[in-house]
Amino acid sequence: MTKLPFHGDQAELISMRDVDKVFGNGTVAVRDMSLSINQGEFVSFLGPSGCGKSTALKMISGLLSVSKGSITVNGHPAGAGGDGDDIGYVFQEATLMPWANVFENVYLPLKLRGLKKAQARERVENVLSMVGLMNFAKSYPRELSGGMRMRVSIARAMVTKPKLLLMDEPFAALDEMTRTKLNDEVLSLWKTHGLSVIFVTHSVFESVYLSSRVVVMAARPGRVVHDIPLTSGYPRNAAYRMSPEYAESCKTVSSALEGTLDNVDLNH
Ligand SMILES: Nc1ncnc2c1ncn2[C@@H]1O[C@H](COP(=O)(O)OP(=O)(O)OP(=O)(O)O)[C@@H](O)[C@H]1O
Repeated sequence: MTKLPFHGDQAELISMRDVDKVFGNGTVAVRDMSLSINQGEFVSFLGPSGCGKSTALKMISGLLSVSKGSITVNGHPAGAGGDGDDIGYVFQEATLMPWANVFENVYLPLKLRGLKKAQARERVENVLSMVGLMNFAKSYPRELSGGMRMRVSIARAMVTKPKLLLMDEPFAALDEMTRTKLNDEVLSLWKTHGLSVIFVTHSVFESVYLSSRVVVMAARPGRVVHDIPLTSGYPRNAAYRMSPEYAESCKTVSSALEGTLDNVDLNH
């Protein structure tokens, strides 16, 4: 298997220092989170429900403020970097506008930045072909499968040419085969566009397949309990899924995750 660099020698992209997030109702969603992520890394946030994965992602994007500590992205305080084009966000639901066709949905971020349709056309068409949907530009979300809708959502996140892609359980609602295929497509985007990715997931298998590093979190309060580098090279493919090193990494990450399940409140 070819070893691609893990970009570990590259510059720091995200720095979280002693971050807490306490919501108005007193819930400590994240406590004392410190993390440094370099450009080009593919990092998964893995952990049980309620451990603060989404909250951490939202704070990194600037959608939520921190209660304590600091986060910088590319040297700027989170949410204050440039005009926001540097970050693409993909949610668990595709969150498409049902009344607009695929082209219009993907065009939206550029429209919000004041680009006329004619100016944006080439960029929209490029990202649509990148996710294999060039022939569906005029289709409406209701006419697409779940996997295709998620591809539209990824295209919409990529249309601003972000450097950092934040993905919050994007494939949790999809069937296994579609998920596997989209995993490969995300890896291909990551590699081709030199992205950095933070990928939130509940799945050990998905995190080990995709990531160069798995950050394991525990709940109540949400916190980082393990930071596991995965040294298997890329490309990752069906052969990797069958390999002893994949099985070994799944075992390591699984036992790290199991440790977080002690004292879990099952009513959560
Ligand atoms: N707006 C909010 N107000 C109050 N509490 C919140 C809010 N958002 C999240 N929480 C709480 O903060 C904690 C962390 O939530 P978060 O959604 O970040 O967890 P998660 O690990 O992403 O969970 P899941 O895997 O279920 O999506 C949970 O206890 C949740 O109920």
